[in-house]
Amino acid sequence: MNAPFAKMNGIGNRITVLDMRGAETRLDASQARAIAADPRTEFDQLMVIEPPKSAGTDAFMTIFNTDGSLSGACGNGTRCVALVLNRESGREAIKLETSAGLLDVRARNADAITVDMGEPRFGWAEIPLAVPFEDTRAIDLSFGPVDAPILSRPSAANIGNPHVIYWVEDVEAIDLGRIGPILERDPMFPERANISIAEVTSDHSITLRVWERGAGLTLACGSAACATAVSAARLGKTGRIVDVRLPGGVLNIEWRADNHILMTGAAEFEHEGVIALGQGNLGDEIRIDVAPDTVARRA
Ligand SMILES: N[C@@H](CCC[C@H](N)C(=O)O)C(=O)O
Repeated sequence: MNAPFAKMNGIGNRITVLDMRGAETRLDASQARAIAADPRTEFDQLMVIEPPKSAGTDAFMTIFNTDGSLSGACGNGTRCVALVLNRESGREAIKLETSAGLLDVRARNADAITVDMGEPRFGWAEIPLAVPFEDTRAIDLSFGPVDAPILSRPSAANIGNPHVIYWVEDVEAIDLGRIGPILERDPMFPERANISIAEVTSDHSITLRVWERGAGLTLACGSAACATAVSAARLGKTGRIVDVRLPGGVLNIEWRADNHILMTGAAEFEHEGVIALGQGNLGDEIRIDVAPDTVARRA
């Protein structure tokens, strides 16, 4: 079967959107890894659009990481999917669903797409953590020498996926590429975790770098920006509206009084094409064709 794809990015987070609403089979992890391995469709997250499951929604999204693992949330990818569906229907309001829940999106234009990321969860078992912590604003998990840790006492939150945020003086001083993969797989995180380092620069701005579970260092992570913003507000480090500066760009995060998190940022098309998926489950049965007239759409 042939499935249309759009290679996109959400402030630099590499997103491939694959439209499988017309498919009779579902994508599996080995096929996702094969799509990730091709430079024309490489991604940090693959957002598979599937037919709606719940009444009133436009589509269901299955989210794959580069390594073929699944996630319940991807803020940047959700903006990309919303932009695809907005172009298709002309509607600003799009309602999406993932394994973690419902997401209301308002796609005003490609530079200002707002996703209601839902309500954060802070209970240790909801994140999940391996051992009980009454207060997940600062958990007991250090990295480095016991008497002089490089990182310590992170916050933890779940935004449909698990996040841990270490508060630092200077995000550039930490070798996240070395430390991230170790912390991602720390026994404290039974489902692994997305690892962030955050530098609070004012009561309304944070600089953030993220090691993503299943994908590695990325230029941006929307759910990490949300987890960081709510954790900073819980600790009194910032107010409830912040700009989160990531290597790929800025996301505005608002933690509303009703406990919902709004994330606003851009999404961009790069090129589009078709992926031919074989009948079997082997990744090598995939064929990719890029439509030349869609290349460099950003220009
Ligand atoms: N880049 C995403 C988050 C991706 C999911 C993550 N790697 C996980 O496994 O939870 C975002 O923009 O939120």
